[in-house]
Amino acid sequence: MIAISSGKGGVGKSTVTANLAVMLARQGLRVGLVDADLYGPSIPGMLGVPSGQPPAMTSTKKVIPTEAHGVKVISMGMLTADDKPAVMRGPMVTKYLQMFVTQVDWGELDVLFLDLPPGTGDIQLTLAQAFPLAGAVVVSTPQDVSLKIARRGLRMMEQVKVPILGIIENMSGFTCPSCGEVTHIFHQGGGRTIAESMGVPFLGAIPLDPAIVDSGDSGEPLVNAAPDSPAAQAYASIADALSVDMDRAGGLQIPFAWDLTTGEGKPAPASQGSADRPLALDYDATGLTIRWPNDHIQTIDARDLRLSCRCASCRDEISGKNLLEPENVPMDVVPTKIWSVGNYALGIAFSDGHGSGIYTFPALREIESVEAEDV
Ligand SMILES: Nc1ncnc2c1ncn2[C@@H]1O[C@H](COP(=O)(O)OP(=O)(O)OP(=O)(O)O)[C@@H](O)[C@H]1O
Repeated sequence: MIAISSGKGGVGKSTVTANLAVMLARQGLRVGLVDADLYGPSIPGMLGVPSGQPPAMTSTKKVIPTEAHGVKVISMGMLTADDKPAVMRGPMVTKYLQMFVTQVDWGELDVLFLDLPPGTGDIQLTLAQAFPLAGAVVVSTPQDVSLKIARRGLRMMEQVKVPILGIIENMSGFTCPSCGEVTHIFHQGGGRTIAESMGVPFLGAIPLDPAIVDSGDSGEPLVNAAPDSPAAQAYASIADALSVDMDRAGGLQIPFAWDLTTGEGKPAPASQGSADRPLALDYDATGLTIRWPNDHIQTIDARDLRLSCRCASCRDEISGKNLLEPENVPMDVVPTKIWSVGNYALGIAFSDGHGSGIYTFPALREIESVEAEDV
């Protein structure tokens, strides 16, 4: 699941999402697209999906997404008429979007794009935390003001531990249709500079091209309407760069809810991933074994895991002091359930009835370093 975000509106985020989704579908990937911009859904228009026609339901009461240009799509724009605004407060937005992800019959997908509403406010923050995102892409235009706001977007994603898959600079230079000369109407190269300064990948630049507007308005994305144009080529090379990044992000398959008493729901292992996300989990009498990238294997004894809980009732939030008395923890305590929390932590419930512990990946790694020091 990949979020496409932008610090501010109108930078071309939805256009980029629609074209990347269609491009990846053309390359044979199974692609879904959630238009998470509930207040201003523009994806249906860009992909030629009629608005105001509620999608069909399966017999199990799941929504069947509309298919357009090889991409499965769901959008608020399909439920409301063009000129009817969705009037709702923030918490309702999150609820609707959770429905769009979990109550839709997506089938097997390789990638699900989430076209986020513009901005870095509460709604974006909640969404970034509510979904198990593999990563986020930030779209910006080359003007300084837009780039500064994009930087804010990057920082927000960093804070909620969503890996940044990269920055895209849109409307970067205008290619004259008659002589081919490139004019940089705005500054140029700012996206790459920000990417370099923040240590995140620069995925590419898309030129300012009137054909993008025409194709978006006609419901036929440019990568289909004019696949040989410089802008379509730019989308194609960004899609390639993104595929590489998607593979690199990898990690344990999320979301999952693993019942250790029955063995059900154990997360499927991954073969590769980024440095701070587990690749596989196992549990036996020796404890919880986590396989991290770079062949690093960590086994944490069940009771040590329980004693390391950092929830508010086990550790004082301000002083960091341990509130949990070891003598109150049974010697034979074991984890009973382990589930994914966003893409940054595990939730763990134990046989002593304690179930509010959230173990972030860095905190799990620290458990081992404490053990190593003790030894
Ligand atoms: N590279 C480009 N060249 C020319 N026009 C573009 C380009 N990218 C996007 N546009 C046009 O800019 C307008 C805004 O694009 P879009 O709706 O994708 O932006 P957005 O960031 O998703 O906006 P919103 O804030 O409404 O979500 C559209 O008319 C679109 O066709």
